[in-house]
Amino acid sequence: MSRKKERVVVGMSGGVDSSVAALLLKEQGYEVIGLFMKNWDDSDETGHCTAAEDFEDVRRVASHLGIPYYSVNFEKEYSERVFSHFLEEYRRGRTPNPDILCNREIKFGEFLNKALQLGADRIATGHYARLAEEGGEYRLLRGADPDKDQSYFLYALNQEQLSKAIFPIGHLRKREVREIAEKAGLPTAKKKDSTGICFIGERNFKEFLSQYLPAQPGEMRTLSGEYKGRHDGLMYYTLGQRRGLGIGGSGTGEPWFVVGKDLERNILYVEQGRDHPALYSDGLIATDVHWIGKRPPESPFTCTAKFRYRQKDQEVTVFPSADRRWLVRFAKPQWAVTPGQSVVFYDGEVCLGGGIIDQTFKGEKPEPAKTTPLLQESK
Ligand SMILES: Nc1ncnc2c1ncn2[C@@H]1O[C@H](COP(=O)(O)OP(=O)(O)OP(=O)(O)O)[C@@H](O)[C@H]1O
Repeated sequence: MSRKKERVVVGMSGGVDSSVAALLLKEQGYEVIGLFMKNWDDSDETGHCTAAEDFEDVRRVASHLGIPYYSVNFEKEYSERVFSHFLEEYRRGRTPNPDILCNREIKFGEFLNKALQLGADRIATGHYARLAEEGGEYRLLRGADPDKDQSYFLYALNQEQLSKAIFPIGHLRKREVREIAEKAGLPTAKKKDSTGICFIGERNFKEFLSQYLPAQPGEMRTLSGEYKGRHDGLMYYTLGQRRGLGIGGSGTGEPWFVVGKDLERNILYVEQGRDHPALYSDGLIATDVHWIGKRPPESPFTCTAKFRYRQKDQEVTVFPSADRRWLVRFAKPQWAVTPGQSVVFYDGEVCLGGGIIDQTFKGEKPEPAKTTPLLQESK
């Protein structure tokens, strides 16, 4: 008696990674269905629309593989559950990471539900990450390609979501993925990787943000109060930013960097030199912390962490706190750890979970009485 094939709905973006994910699943004997999501209306004045081109690539790949394919529209859900939060964070002067929320709410939320409605047993994506299961507990592992590992963006997924996920290319390197695509003659084999804001794409960031949030220009000052010029609106700047400040040459001659923001007084703080002490912190407070395992790790504990996607792991010690704010102390001072970004924890290959960086501090722990612009309590 033949076993009923497991039905897998693959998130197909029209890119090479998800094309190869679909191909590999088909070769492994799954019943594969392609599903394309449209989460943003990106048509311009001329009617040009990248999403339409991407969907055309999905059609070509699905036809090549002989699998059915559909399209689904989550523009409303994306706007309400991801984009509104993204704007709110910028409004608070922080630098959010929409991909993380998009994975939890859309790709492994709305998309997963839709796939289950289509009778899927599981969903698959072309993420560079791996999964392991032991005794009914799922673990998220880094992708095998250290340059492409995307576990950082997936730390907010829970056991239920991981139990329904397959990452068919997580054990491969990008180079191998392209080779497989070329050998199989996939029309997307040479397509370049997508860039820009999650689902919104490559934009002139200032122009884009100013359509949604009113910009409030203000003063740029050094931490000691020296006036250095005007800024275009705090939301346009992020900690450690060097470009676009429009000041140079003066003082030591070294370049200027954003070292803090005072939201109440609308001041952007700048200092000279990449290694200025104001850019370094000794620890952070994380909120919205999520642990992937069934039980949160016993703390305090030592592990490694990344404070931004493109960063080597750093050693940290994690302390719980009663009000669900976790204190993370760095083994050595860290450069430009930025509120709104995520801190993601690892034990070797295993992604333990992560949280949102709410504030950073110098010394042993935050000292509320002695706040500096970098240490501002969020509202
Ligand atoms: N518009 C979309 N519709 C369906 N699934 C999507 C879409 N965009 C992304 N995904 C899924 O999420 C995965 C990771 O998205 P990301 O944007 O990081 O992809 P990528 O590295 O550009 O991959 P790809 O080469 O497949 O586009 C994709 O491989 C795909 O499975």
